[in-house]
Amino acid sequence: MTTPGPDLTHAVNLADLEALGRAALDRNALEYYASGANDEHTLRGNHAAYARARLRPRMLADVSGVDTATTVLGLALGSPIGIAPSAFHGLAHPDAERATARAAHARNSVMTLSTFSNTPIETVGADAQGRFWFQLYLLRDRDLSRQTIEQAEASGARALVFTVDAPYLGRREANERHRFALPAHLSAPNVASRDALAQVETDSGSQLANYFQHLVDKAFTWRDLDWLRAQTRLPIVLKGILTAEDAHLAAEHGCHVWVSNHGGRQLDTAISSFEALPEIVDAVAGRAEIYLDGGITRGTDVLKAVALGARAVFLGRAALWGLAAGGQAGVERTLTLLEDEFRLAMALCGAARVEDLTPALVRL
Ligand SMILES: Cc1cc2nc3c(=O)[nH]c(=O)nc-3n(C[C@H](O)[C@H](O)[C@H](O)COP(=O)(O)O)c2cc1C
Ligand SMILES: O=C(O)C(=O)c1ccccc1
Repeated sequence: MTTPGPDLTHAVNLADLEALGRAALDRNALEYYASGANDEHTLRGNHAAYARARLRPRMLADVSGVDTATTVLGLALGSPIGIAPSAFHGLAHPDAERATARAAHARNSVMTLSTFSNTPIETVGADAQGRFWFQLYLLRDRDLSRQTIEQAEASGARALVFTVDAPYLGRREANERHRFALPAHLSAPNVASRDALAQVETDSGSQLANYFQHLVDKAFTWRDLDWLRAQTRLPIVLKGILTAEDAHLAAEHGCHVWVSNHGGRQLDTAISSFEALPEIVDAVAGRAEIYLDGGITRGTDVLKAVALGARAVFLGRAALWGLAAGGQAGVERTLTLLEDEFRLAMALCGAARVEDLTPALVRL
């Protein structure tokens, strides 16, 4: 582990790291990271759901040794905490995705690399040393998507995470108001040249929303999953599932399920991911692994999600705040603090192993 700077060691929780991260960002980047769609009901709902759910801890369970280890798709993790895909880590830190990847590797975690990274896949793959999944936005240019999938495989990705909740970007109104734009020194090497980006209309609203709309495929359906299946031997995870109906379809199509509302950035007033989890666990009925993201900032959040059937949880903004606060060391600090909180929460719930976390621990 890299040695955290003085500010980072003074951060005793993820809220402290968030404050440090926010302070390091300009308005353009901060509004991009922090925003949710429209009135941000879902953004707040993701957090509120954890505060409402209460624990039913068990006593006298011998917690002299607590083991937080688990696996995702056969990959051993130090704890059930991974990093969700987010675009443009170069907005947070000059080391961009390389810092995040090195932190995931150093902490025995797993990073999900966004299609819209500022760093080429092969560079991130080398830094992550196998501790990465690749997140796919399917482009209208299917050939380019096919090449990207091949590159991800060749770079050591262990899964393909296909994001299904964003045929269009939700309206993050601060980004519209202040015309969010990717700074000139950053590019998105997996999707298009800077030239293509420059051609996208920027006179009105968020450059990002226009750019995204121009690139991604909006016509994809369940039937087209066979096409995706034929492109890769990697496990496929569908990210953005919020209902039992879609979870059932995902499992029928041989996919794993990532419960998410995109951090409240897509459909405002969509159900919180944590509230959606129980019906999804029922519908999947053990046929696939289930992951969850959205609003995770405390060890007890991790514990509740895992107790109710998530194999692992993933950090979106929390990882970005750490990255902005201190690059690789900042992301490591985020992961370490949360893992330590999770371990203590397990002990105080009378759970010595992750398998001991069961739904009986949670009163919804
Ligand atoms: C700044 C930002 C960029 C994101 N970019 C992507 C992306 O490129 N692909 C994707 O599937 N999800 C993306 N997401 C959604 C995250 O993967 C994740 O679902 C969400 O952030 C989880 O909520 P949290 O931020 O409360 O942890 C992004 C989220 C944020 C905050
Ligand atoms: O901002 C996002 O939530 C997101 O998913 C995204 C990714 C790439 C480009 C634009 C938006």
